Amino acid sequence: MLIFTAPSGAGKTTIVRHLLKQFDELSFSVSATNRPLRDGEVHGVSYYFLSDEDFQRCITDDKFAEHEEVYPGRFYGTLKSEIERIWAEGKTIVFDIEVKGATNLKKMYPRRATTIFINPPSEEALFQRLRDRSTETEEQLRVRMERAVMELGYVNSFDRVLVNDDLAIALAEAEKIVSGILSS
Ligand SMILES: Nc1ncnc2c1ncn2[C@@H]1O[C@H](COP(=O)(O)OP(=O)(O)OP(=O)(O)O)[C@@H](O)[C@H]1O
Ligand SMILES: Nc1nc2c(ncn2[C@@H]2O[C@H](COP(=O)(O)O)[C@@H](O)[C@H]2O)c(=O)[nH]1
Repeated sequence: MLIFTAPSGAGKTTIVRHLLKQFDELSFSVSATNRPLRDGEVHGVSYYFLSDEDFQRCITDDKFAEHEEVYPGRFYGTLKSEIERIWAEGKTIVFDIEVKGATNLKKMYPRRATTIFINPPSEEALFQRLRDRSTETEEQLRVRMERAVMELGYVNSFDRVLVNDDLAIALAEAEKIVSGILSS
């Protein structure tokens, strides 16, 4: 398992997408969420987009390996079925999840999981990337930035730290980390 974690806007999606193109051995764990789709997102590819009721039913039915209310009223979770599906294919699972979920998965799979924290060059750069992405309203941005400050405090809690300043350098470093893990 390769667990990529970081505050919103640090570059998890950008780096994970690149790695999935480079390595056939990897397969992405599609999370479930009750947040609305962004432009370009596809159900079953980016996320399983569930209604509030369906997400709560999955919790009640114990379908999640882990789940978090990442923002008020916005839930995200890793389905147990997703982990089983990818392992049945014999592939290495790649996660893009926030810090608490990453910590919980690492506790569940201490030997199988490697956690990689993606660190932005600065808080200011992170906020600028989030603003430039233009996917959130001003209020949603404020909530994400508040949580990002908390998540940045987790930088030393994971197996590896990958600095995402110059994107080309970060992608090359990510490839090196993954190659090392796949060949070990
Ligand atoms: N090294 C970089 N330099 C400049 N911009 C970057 C860099 N890496 C990523 N970005 C841009 O920053 C924005 C946030 O990146 P991305 O969506 O990959 O972050 P994320 O960690 O997946 O965020 P979220 O958790 O909200 O999904 C995107 O618009 C992306 O193109
Ligand atoms: N604990 C979990 N966190 C998850 C999961 N899937 C995604 N996420 C994280 O949520 C935030 C917000 O994502 P966004 O797509 O709305 O920008 C981000 O940090 C994701 O990494 C999950 O299954 N569990």
